[in-house]
Amino acid sequence: MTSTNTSKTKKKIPTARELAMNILTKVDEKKAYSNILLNESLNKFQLERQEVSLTTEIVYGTIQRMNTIDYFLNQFVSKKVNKLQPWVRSLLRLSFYQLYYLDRIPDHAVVNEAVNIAKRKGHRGISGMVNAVLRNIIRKKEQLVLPDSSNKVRYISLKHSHPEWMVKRWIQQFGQEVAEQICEANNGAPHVSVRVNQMKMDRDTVIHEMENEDLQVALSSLSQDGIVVESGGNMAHSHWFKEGKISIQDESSMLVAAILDPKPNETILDCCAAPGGKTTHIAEKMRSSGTIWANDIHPHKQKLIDEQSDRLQLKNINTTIHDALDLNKKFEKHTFDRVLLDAPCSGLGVIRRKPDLKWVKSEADVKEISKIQLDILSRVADLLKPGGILVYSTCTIESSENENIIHDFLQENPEFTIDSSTSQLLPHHVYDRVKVEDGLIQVLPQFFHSDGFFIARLQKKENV
Ligand SMILES: C[S@@+](CC[C@H](N)C(=O)[O-])C[C@H]1O[C@@H](n2cnc3c(N)ncnc32)[C@H](O)[C@@H]1O
Repeated sequence: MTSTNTSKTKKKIPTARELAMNILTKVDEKKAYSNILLNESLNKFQLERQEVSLTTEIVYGTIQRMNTIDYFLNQFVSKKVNKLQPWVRSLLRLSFYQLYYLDRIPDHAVVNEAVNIAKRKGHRGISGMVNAVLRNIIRKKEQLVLPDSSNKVRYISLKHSHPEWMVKRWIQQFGQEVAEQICEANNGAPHVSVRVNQMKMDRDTVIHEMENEDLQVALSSLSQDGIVVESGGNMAHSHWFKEGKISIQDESSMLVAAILDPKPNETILDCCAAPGGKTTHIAEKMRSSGTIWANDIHPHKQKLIDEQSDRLQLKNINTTIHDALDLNKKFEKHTFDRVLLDAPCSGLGVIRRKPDLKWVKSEADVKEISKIQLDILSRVADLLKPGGILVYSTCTIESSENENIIHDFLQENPEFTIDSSTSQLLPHHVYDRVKVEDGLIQVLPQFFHSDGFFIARLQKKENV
């Protein structure tokens, strides 16, 4: 009885490549997010550590290089890649990724595993086709070339695997050289960085403790609260995290609380706050004094903010659930010293962490979200006291969601100006490396290997 059960359970556990194929197929068919599917699948199947890292590498790598992989695959399959059955397409893509981009996996292992999966899932014809295509790729992979650079958009798009519409927009905004640097940086491995809760422990002491436990760490150049963890495992499982001494946060994101620059005992409104990364940073900077109203539109996200606040033992955060467009009704008779609008956005600054965004987002999404951003900004601006500070931030590098929003807003709201002290709030040694134009801050992903971010600090005139 026991052995039957065990063998039944064993049968159900997929191999790393099979799991990767299932995840990639769902991402492809349902436009689902790979990080969520990957976490769910890894929790469900409890694979060995090596298999976990292989699955993760194959899923992210294949998504990251998707259109380059398809460009090459189309030279080997008789049907176009997008005409294949979704699972066959995923299997060929992930096999190509291993053959072309990974050195450490022997070619024969890639082919054998793919053919076995195809046999289990399909009929003889499909496994034969997979076998023939992959063997042909192995024979010819050294001769594969990208199209020449006469068409810059297509060239960058295929060299660094980004959709053409994105490359085109970034060339228009930043010029060709910088656009290519952005695309290249988006394919780099994301940094792990943590923020020290300086209410509990100073940064040097945390660094010292981490080094004593054999972690490789470095001071963040972007934030006085930040540490870059170069190696040392999952920080969410560390004792520093459990004891509320650190939070996991990208370095660029840490800049937002620094630019808001909250003072003790102030009243702050964080309009789009979940999961609470910036709210809790602001609360730490205020040494848990004053009051922060942390709002989000989604009821299920309220507990995420509460959990972080409890873990960090912060006492000054109140959570609310409203559409930010309706916050004027909730706070009818109330104004704030500072308002943060960390706006919902296309997220195109965090492609390194979420490569699916390249294939899921469209130009229409960018256009649509920018309307919402301007509406929310115009509405919540009324909740600021005269003389107060309003910070608008996004994790995108799209000008239509960033500087264009600010320029449109300032035209409609002449009682606001860009605060001239913005650049003084940046750490001095990064001033040259962060793009500050007309007082607006833009961090591109290649500057510090952190997320692409935009931050504007506006001030409401005193006598309005
Ligand atoms: C960029 S995320 C905020 C990240 C957060 N500030 C942090 O640092 O952890 C944007 C948030 O806005 C919320 N949101 C989207 N539309 C909203 C709206 N109309 N009103 C309020 N919140 C909204 C989303 O649920 C999401 O949690």
